[in-house]
Amino acid sequence: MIKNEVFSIGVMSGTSLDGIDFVYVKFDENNVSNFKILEAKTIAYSDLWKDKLQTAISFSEDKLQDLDVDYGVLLGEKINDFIAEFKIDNIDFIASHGHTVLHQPENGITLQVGNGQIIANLTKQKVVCDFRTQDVKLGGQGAPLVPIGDKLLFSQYDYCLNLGGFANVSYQKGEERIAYDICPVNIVLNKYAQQLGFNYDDRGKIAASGNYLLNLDTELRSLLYYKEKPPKSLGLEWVQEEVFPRIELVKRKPEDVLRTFTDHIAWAIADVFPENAKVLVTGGGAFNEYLIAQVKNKKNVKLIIPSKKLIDFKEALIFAFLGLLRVDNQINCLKSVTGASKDHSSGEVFYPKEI
Ligand SMILES: Nc1ncnc2c1ncn2[C@@H]1O[C@H](COP(=O)(O)OP(=O)(O)OP(=O)(O)O)[C@@H](O)[C@H]1O
Ligand SMILES: CC(=O)N[C@H]1[C@@H]2OC[C@@H](O2)[C@@H](O)[C@@H]1O[C@H](C)C(=O)O
Repeated sequence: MIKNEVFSIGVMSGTSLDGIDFVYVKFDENNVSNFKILEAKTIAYSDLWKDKLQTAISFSEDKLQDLDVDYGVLLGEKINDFIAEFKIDNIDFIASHGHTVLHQPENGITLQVGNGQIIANLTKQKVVCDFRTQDVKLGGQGAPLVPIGDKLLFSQYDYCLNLGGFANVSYQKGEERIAYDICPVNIVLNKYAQQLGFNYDDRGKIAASGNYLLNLDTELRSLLYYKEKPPKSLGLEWVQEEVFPRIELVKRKPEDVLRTFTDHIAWAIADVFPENAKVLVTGGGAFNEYLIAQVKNKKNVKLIIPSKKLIDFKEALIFAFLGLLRVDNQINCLKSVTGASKDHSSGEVFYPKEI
């Protein structure tokens, strides 16, 4: 059989705005789970860009169009820097998620800025982008898109657990992929770590030093969200309305909140898995040793913490893979997780034009 290698650059900008993730990856088209991340890098945002992307939600239509162009130029230039730094000379296509500035699927709106034509012109490469719009047009949520990557690239695991701002999980139930948000994670932990002067609770050390507050945990466990059936998802608004007020009800020491909320997260996560499940854990929360130990205490599960590269770059890798599926006209959006009217192949393809 002829080995069919495909080389792609995946580009992702997540909600936390810590930077743009770039991966250079090789796929074997005869066996896509046989992939290799060849290079990876995160480029931090300047304060100016962070501010622009954070405030874009209130921009006029004209200003959003300008942002789409300017951010496309930024991505194009940074991709060229990435290519030069690692001397990359074999690229079949670039897959760029862009940055989500508007997401109201119930109103038929989702907008990821970072103009694909501009990226194609600047890099002189084929570019796949705009992965979410078609799904929203088909009545879906336009998210999550990662689960098909979990299914096809990481099928050796029973579950894929991501511990970012929120914990989310995806797994196979018969023919269907199931995916949903479990509970808030770093969106809450970071707030209380920051009250103590830290960006985050490194390895969960502060939590480990705090006291467990039974009343608070009991109150949190009674949140109605935990009783809802998937598909379901969480957002910052929900945390602001339902979680922070419960925590703030009585003045508590940040380290006790960290201890209690970390134990709470462990309870919510452990509840998802059957005994002995093989779980791939990614996202920054995979570095929270206290949290990981608490999950293991509560349930006998095999939590597999992969390399730092995979923890940090799994999403960029999967967007490169979504690009590969799009280029091959294969399904890359699953109705079972987004709620769209059908499975479909999503993403716009741009070719370089002379400018
Ligand atoms: N050493 C560590 N110990 C504990 N927590 C950590 C550590 N390193 C990173 N984190 C946590 O992980 C967070 C970053 O994770 P990640 O990049 O997955 O989040 P994200 O991009 O906001 O996620 P998403 O957009 O998927 O919700 C940090 O804000 C921090 O809370
Ligand atoms: C609209 C949008 O950009 N959603 C992101 C966001 O960041 C995390 C969560 O909310 C997830 O739903 C999604 O990204 C991941 C990569 C996804 O689509 O699977």
